[in-house]
Amino acid sequence: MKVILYYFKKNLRKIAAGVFCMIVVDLLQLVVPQIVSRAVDILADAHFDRHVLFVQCAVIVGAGLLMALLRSGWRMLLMGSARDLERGIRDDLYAHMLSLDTAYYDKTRAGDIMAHATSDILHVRMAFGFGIIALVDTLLLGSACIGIMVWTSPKLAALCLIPLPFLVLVTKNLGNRMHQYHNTAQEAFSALTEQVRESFFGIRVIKVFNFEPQVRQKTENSARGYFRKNLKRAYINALLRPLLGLFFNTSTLIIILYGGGLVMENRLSPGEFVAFIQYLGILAWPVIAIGWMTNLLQRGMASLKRINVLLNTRSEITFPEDTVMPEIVSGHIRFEKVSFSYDKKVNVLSDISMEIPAGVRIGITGPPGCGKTTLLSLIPRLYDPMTGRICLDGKDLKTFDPEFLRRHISFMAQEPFLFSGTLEDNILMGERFSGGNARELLDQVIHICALGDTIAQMPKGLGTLVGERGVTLSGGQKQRVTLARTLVQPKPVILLDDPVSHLDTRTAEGVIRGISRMNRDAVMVMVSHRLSALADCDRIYVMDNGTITDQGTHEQLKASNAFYRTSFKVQQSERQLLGDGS
Ligand SMILES: Nc1ncnc2c1ncn2[C@@H]1O[C@H](COP(=O)(O)OP(=O)(O)OP(=O)(O)O)[C@@H](O)[C@H]1O
Repeated sequence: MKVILYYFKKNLRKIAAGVFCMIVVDLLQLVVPQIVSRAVDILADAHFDRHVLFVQCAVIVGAGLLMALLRSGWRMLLMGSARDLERGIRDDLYAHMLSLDTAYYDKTRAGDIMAHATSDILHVRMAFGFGIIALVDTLLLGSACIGIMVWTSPKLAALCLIPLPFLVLVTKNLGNRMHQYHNTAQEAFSALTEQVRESFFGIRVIKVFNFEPQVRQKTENSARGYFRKNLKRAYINALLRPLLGLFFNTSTLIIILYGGGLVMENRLSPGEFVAFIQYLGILAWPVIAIGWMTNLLQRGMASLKRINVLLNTRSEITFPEDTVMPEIVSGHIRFEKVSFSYDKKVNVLSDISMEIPAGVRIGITGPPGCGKTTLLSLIPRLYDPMTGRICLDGKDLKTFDPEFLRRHISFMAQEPFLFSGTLEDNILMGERFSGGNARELLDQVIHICALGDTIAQMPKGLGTLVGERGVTLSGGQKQRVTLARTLVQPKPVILLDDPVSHLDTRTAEGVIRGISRMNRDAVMVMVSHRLSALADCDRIYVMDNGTITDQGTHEQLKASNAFYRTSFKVQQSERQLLGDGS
């Protein structure tokens, strides 16, 4: 509720002006039947004055024009405030979601967040915007109409209002059902969109495995589900409108039957009779609005609750108020008896202790799934250890401001991920060149990552668009672009997770040679299955099943570690078989 109050206060002037315009429009709406009533009574008089009639008509036209003007005024003011609330909640929510840690995204589906973020924000906006409108109209227009009708003829008013409570009930119940069907139709539409998106995304797999009939069937089922849900919504809609018409026409019939009698008995003037029908017409909207408004408010409150749950979700990664931000970071990293588990049950890392002095190059290897990536992810605090601690320059990582920490760490993930944009956007990630040798550094990184030829072949060089997730690049090209992104900003800690896995041996060796020559002061931790890539590292750790089982230089491990020696021999034989030379 706090968020609503904030935007209510922020837009108070606009809302007040909008409500004022609405009140004037409502009052004008109430005046028009009185003018019509007078005009009808003038007409009913055999000696009516044409001039007076023209004046009445001119007043009605004037009131109509003023109403049109003020109506667009309040729409702009109130809808504008509701849109501002929507924008604000969306911004807050997105900023909050970005602040959540990776553990949250491990257990939450992006599709669910998207669905909540879109439909829930819409419901809150509707409740806020239309809620105000429906409230003003129900209170002012509804009670004024009923008051005038009762004042004109209490008995006629009582009789013709009998069907109206049913109108409220029908609007509320069918409106509720229509909303439920709308939601299920939306879910079915999301499922259909996701199904189509996935099939286009995986089109190559679908084609080579001849999966077309299966995916067509699956998409057809999703489309049929969407069709059925929409049909239910259409049925309710088809029922709602005629029912509203039925109740409204029943009231009109009562006015004609009973009110007509009153006119004949001269207890009601023809003008009052016509005005009565007009007031009933005006009353229809506030009556429908009662049912509609309660639905809107219920839905809006439920959505607001869900948004609040998201906004109150806290990261497991926390940091103290007075975070550490030293002027110089040398990059000295120490793991002290670190254990970690994703599910808080089974340890993925156990009792890891490791000393990485500043400027040292470390290699990590081990069988698939032994915990290498997990170990690397703990350094920029994508996750925190369950027990033990990791220190940077002697201080626990948890005492650093996370943004400051990550500003001093370059991290290359195992899966190359490119954003849709240009090559340059993907390498620089919005960072602008600063300093005289920045361009030189970019050229050097392009050279090290063997991207020179790739860029030269691109129609617009570095300015070439790479398509969604870099679809226009090969796997190896994508990996080299992400490597360039990691190396282009000189940082004291460089973490590389299998940086040359998609490259052929010769290119990989060139890239590794280039990496080891650049930025010699930085700490570099490189995970790799390819042992020749680790040959130049000052120390190599061998992992198995979440623990460090051995350590040494390339030569030492070749001599003393069975896993290392066997893996190296296999890789050497493969290399010779592929004719890469030794
Ligand atoms: N986000 C996650 N949630 C739960 N379990 C995970 C997650 N990421 C990895 N794991 C599990 O943790 C273990 C270690 O995974 P990790 O990716 O660290 O291994 P790795 O040594 O880098 O493997 P590879 O050499 O294949 O890249 C594996 O058993 C894996 O299934």
